[in-house]
Amino acid sequence: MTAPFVIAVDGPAASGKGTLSRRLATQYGLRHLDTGLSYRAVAHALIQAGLPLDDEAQAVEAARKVDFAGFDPMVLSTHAVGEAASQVSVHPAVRRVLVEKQRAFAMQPPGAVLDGRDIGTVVCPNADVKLYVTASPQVRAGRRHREILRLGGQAEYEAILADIERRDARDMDRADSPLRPADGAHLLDTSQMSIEAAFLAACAIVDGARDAKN
Ligand SMILES: Nc1ncnc2c1ncn2[C@@H]1O[C@H](COP(=O)(O)OP(=O)(O)OP(=O)(O)O)[C@@H](O)[C@H]1O
Ligand SMILES: Nc1ccn([C@@H]2O[C@H](COP(=O)(O)O)[C@@H](O)[C@H]2O)c(=O)n1
Repeated sequence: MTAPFVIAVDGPAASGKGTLSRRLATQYGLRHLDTGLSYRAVAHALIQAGLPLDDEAQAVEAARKVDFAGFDPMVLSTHAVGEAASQVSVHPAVRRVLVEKQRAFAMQPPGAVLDGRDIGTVVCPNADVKLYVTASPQVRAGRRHREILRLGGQAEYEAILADIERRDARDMDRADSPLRPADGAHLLDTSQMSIEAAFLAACAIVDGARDAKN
């Protein structure tokens, strides 16, 4: 049996890793997992139950119940849930439970594209391809701002920028599994790149890795 082909995509908030990962999964016939939704699901469960986000024991219980097939992106994709997820994700015991589930997902044939903050460093350190997708905070805030307006919402660019900078700091400075490029990761700074250009650059990297594996 052929070993699963795994693509690990990491990067800060609103860097475009989800957009890129979905396209890569379609292009290469792989499954896709947005691991941020796992942390969002735990945060959402605590909020719904009226529990504090620093209740590690309850967060672990919620993490055990996480079912990737049952995510509702509309409920989980709000700004408030994202902020809460970054607070919940600092708990090492929560991470252990979710990482185990994410790893099992990645290892099912024919493989998968996983995006998040610790995919290349912790979840799948032996991934066939590791990408670190980034862009300046100002560019990311501009993209997120336009996205919210496009979907009919309201938001201030300055507030989004402040949120992105706060989230970057929390994700990069936490003790357990901080966000950083994994060893061997290819850096994709998309500040000056269109979605299509980023996709083509990533495909060139993946094609090289597939040729080397076959
Ligand atoms: N290279 C690009 N050029 C312009 N816009 C982009 C680019 N990549 C992504 N976008 C847009 O930026 C926004 C954020 O992208 P996306 O949701 O993929 O980021 P993300 O890193 O997955 O975010 P999060 O961490 O919040 O899950 C989306 O509106 C997307 O369409
Ligand atoms: N592998 C991951 C994925 C996400 N997180 C945390 O969840 C927050 C929300 O993630 P989004 O990608 O949906 O924005 C994020 O800020 C991280 O704190 C994580 O720790 N590890």
